[in-house]
Amino acid sequence: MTDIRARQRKIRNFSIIAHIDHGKSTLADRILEYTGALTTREMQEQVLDQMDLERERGITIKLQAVALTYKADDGEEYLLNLIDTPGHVDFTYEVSRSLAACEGALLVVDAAQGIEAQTLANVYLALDNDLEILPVINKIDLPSADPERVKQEVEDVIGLDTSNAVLASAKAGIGIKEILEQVVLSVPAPQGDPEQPLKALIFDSHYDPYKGVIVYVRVIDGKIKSGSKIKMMATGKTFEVIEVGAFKPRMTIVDELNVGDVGFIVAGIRHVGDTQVGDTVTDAKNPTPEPLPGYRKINPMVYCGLYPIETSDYIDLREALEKLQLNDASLSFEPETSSALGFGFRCGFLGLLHMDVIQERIEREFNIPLITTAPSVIYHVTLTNGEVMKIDNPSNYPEVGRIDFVEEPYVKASIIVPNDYVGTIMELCQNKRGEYVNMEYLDTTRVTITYEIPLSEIVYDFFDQLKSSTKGYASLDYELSGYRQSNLAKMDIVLNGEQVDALSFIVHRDRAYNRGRIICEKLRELIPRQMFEVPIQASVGTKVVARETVKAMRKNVLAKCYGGDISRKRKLLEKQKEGKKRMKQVGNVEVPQEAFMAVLKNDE
Ligand SMILES: Nc1nc2c(ncn2[C@@H]2O[C@H](COP(=O)(O)OP(=O)(O)OP(=O)(O)O)[C@@H](O)[C@H]2O)c(=O)[nH]1
Repeated sequence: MTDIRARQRKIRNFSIIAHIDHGKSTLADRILEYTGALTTREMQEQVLDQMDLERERGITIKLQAVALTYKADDGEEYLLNLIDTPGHVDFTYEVSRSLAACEGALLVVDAAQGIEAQTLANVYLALDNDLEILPVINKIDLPSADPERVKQEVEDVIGLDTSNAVLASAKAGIGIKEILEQVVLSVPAPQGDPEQPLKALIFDSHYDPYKGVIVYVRVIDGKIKSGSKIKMMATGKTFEVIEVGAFKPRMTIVDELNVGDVGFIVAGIRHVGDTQVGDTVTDAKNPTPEPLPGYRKINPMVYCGLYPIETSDYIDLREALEKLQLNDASLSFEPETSSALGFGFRCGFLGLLHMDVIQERIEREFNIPLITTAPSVIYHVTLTNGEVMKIDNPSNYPEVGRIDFVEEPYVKASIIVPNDYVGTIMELCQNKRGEYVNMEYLDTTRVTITYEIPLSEIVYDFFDQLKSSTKGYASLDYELSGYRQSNLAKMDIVLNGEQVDALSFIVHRDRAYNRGRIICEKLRELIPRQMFEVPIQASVGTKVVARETVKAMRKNVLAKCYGGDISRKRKLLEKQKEGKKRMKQVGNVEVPQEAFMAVLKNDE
């Protein structure tokens, strides 16, 4: 026991939190390199971001853990468990998951940009979890860096003492040793009791086709080893442990996991539903009396329909979604049918980026070409008979005569921006039906502006507009603030006399006319000419608010080849086929994927 206690005193569990692009992944790489977890040659760029897609987009989505050994200046060897966190606003939930497994967090702030919206959001999460926060001012190598100003900002705005803040450059490898020394000195060792019954927090899991569900845990009390009988407290399921291991950074089998350890368990778990992230693992024979508090259940914010372009891909699409869900509990899906698109799935996501990532993974990893419909939020529709319907698909919107009132979700959006852009931001928020809450000065040059805005407006193109109207200087964070009554209506689109359910969307009545006009114009541009004229109409109820026409095609593409050159003909046909991949036959009109997203582009 004394060995275990001595070992426990030398464990440090920490995360890195930062606003997107402030250098979190680069710093993690440097730390891995410095502690020799990977040699430079072995080291792929940014190992913690394992998925290709993450690497391409340069963002972190899935959290990962890594166990490092570090010999500190005091001559002792420490075990540092670094748990990675995602940086994008869509994934705040996953940040809080990883933080619950830690005692400390490095707060990385860009020395040129200073505090941004997610810096604050992440600090609040870390404080909620009682973590020791160590500020790191990164990118001091940049000519525009002003570390002293940023330190002052961290003191003034967050109230953290920055006298020990490390000035670092993850890129140039400056300050890495100082950071590790700070972790050893300031992050508390895990507190648990090795003699108590096993109590471990599940902070993530993934599915392995051979081993079943692999559960990532942080041991709070007791220990776990192969042969142990364990029980998942929320589901009541019991299993026999086959293997336990650590992330070094490759998954490596170890004899046992003790208090404070971060590692994984293999226990022949076949069903992902048997292990919930946030659940407590305990000893089946000698269970702990109280489970850990766990996590707040996350609900998707944005829904869209995913339809295979080839009807025969439907079963494969379901399997792909099931597999993705194993690693991503925040993804939800259920079958739906559309008269325009056939059989598909209604899927729920944390936000637009999450939606994009899932869609791309299905197309890339599972090779299933998709049509996605425009994202929608959940509307609460109270009927005249008092019944409340939750509508995540505009095509299920009840008839106007049955509706008493409709409510839509609002978010509290905090935008950090240089003073010069205050007017621009206010105009943008007002355009998006936002209601001003307040404005606070961060320092003499920047402000935080808070607005209540309908989530549906944020989901559309708010973020892009925010970035483009402020030359990229604005940063945004938001959280759901509740439902409010709104004057909303369903807009239907009729193509060639046929209503296309997958193109319907919910709109504020004051904007119906404008939106209808814009979407009809967009559709006219996007829908290719057919052999016949295609009228496009937008209507609210029985009232047509806008109309356009796609003119009939004049000549066959092949006519250009004069019947002669076969290879050229084939090339042309192939080109057409390429284009067709993303087309869906709706009635007798070919509609491209972009048309289903046209509603997102509303440059009013
Ligand atoms: N000049 C300079 N650039 C840096 C430094 N650290 C990181 N960068 C660059 O900043 C960009 C963002 O760095 P990342 O490490 O990917 O940022 P991140 O915070 O992990 O971003 P997410 O993973 O999306 O949350 C990259 O282009 C890095 O090369 C630094 O110390 N100096």
